[in-house]
Amino acid sequence: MKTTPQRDYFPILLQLTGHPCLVIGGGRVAYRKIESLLQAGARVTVISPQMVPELEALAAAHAAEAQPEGKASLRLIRQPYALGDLKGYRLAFAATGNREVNEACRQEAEHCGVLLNVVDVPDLCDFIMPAVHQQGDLLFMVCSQGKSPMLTKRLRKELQQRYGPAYGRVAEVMGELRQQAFQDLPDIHHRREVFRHLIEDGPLDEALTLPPEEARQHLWAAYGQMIEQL
Ligand SMILES: C[C@@]1(CC(=O)O)c2cc3[nH]c(cc4nc(cc5[nH]c(cc(n2)[C@H]1CCC(=O)O)[C@@](C)(CC(=O)O)[C@@H]5CCC(=O)O)C(CC(=O)O)=C4CCC(=O)O)c(CCC(=O)O)c3CC(=O)O
Ligand SMILES: NC(=O)C1=CN([C@@H]2O[C@H](COP(=O)(O)OP(=O)(O)OC[C@H]3O[C@@H](n4cnc5c(N)ncnc54)[C@H](O)[C@@H]3O)[C@@H](O)[C@H]2O)C=CC1
Repeated sequence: MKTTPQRDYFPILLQLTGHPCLVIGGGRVAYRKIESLLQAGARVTVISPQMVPELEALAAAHAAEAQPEGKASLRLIRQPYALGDLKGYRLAFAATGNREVNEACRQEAEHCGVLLNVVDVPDLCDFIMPAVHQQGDLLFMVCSQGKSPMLTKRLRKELQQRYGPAYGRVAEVMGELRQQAFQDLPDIHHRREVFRHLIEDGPLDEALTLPPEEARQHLWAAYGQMIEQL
């Protein structure tokens, strides 16, 4: 029986806007990684002799738009991986399913210090991918540290059911209120008290049941009352 070694991964969120990232392979699995890299604003290069049609379409759509400096972009290179390809990238994915390519990428990543994910081969990975549910600025991420990607997927779906668009909206309002509070309340203890009240004592729960505009008004009103009392 194959077992995944016990590991304790370090969870982080990477800022990739404008950074060059590489995907080796142009199949369905590569496509999923490319989509999420572009969403994070990365400048993506794909190296692969063949590309799936949806990837071709994505590249055509990107080429049609003007790409300002520092924004997400997509470039396709129709060649097999060759030694030297990883140089200059911040992050790389190997998604060919080819063992020799996987191992060659691992060796090169070691050599040039690029962080590498070899899809489905945790032993060759510097980092692994969580399942993600995004709702506005809220990110819910699930990972089983390699033990069970299917369990991870199921839990991601449960989070999707449980945390719908109302959560994304309240997160947005909370962000606005927090900026306001930086101006209104220089003392961090006061800010903590205000947000503890908003989040723990009812206003948040109430807002989650209201239509978007009313939810916003409700939270702003509760905030207003709270700072008057301080
Ligand atoms: C370690 C890791 C490394 C990495 O790839 O980053 C890894 C490893 C492996 N996956 C395998 C298989 C499958 N992976 C999925 C799905 C996902 N796998 C993802 C991540 C990860 N997969 C990392 C750990 C995540 C964690 O800790 O939980 C997700 C979350 C994110 C993503 O892929 O972007 C995405 C769900 C996204 C979503 O839906 O939200 C499915 C289900 C499906 O496709 O429906 C299957 C088929 C069922 C099965 O085999 O269990 C195999 C065996 C390959 C073989 O047999 O050849 C290995 C290798 C091994 O276990 O040794
Ligand atoms: N996590 C998941 O849900 C799944 C993971 N996989 C894994 O991901 C791998 C890729 O899956 P798919 O995208 O479905 O496979 P695929 O066979 O459709 O795509 C492989 C891609 O790699 C390219 N390629 C082949 N040799 C190359 C080389 N030397 N250099 C650069 N590119 C090369 C091919 O042109 C093709 O675009 C599978 O082999 C498997 O290990 C597969 C299915 C599901």
